[in-house]
Amino acid sequence: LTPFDDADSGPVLYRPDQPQVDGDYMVPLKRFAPRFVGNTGSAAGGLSPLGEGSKKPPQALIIGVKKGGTRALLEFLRVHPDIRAVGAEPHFFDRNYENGLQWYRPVYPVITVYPLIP
Ligand SMILES: Nc1ncnc2c1ncn2[C@@H]1O[C@H](COP(=O)(O)OS(=O)(=O)O)[C@@H](OP(=O)(O)O)[C@H]1O
Repeated sequence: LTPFDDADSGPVLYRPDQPQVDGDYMVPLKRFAPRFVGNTGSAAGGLSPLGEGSKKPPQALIIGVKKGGTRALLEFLRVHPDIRAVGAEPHFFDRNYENGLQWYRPVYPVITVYPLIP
């Protein structure tokens, strides 16, 4: 297990009829074009014809100093269709670490997997 494996709770289900509060942003699922983003390897996070998604611990973190351009890097990465990113910077490790994963989990971006139509 890596420090970001969230094995104790498993994936957090997300339903498109419930808007996601993602940092300072409300992010409706339809913002993203449906496409194949890879098998997440779990039943709850796998293919779903209902368009459900799941929240996963981050696979990458952006670390930077103030005014170092981290926001620009995040926005550039967000353009990629296979990347899901948080809206506002969560500042988990420097400001909210004491709040634990209970605080961090709802901040995870929603991962949605759609079948690839041949
Ligand atoms: N490519 C590139 N080249 C030069 N400068 C750049 C670049 N990308 C972002 N920026 C400037 O970085 C500043 C924002 O940094 P951060 O995203 O780290 O912001 S913050 O510290 O979290 O507020 C912010 O500077 P200011 O405009 O002076 O505030 C951005 O203009």
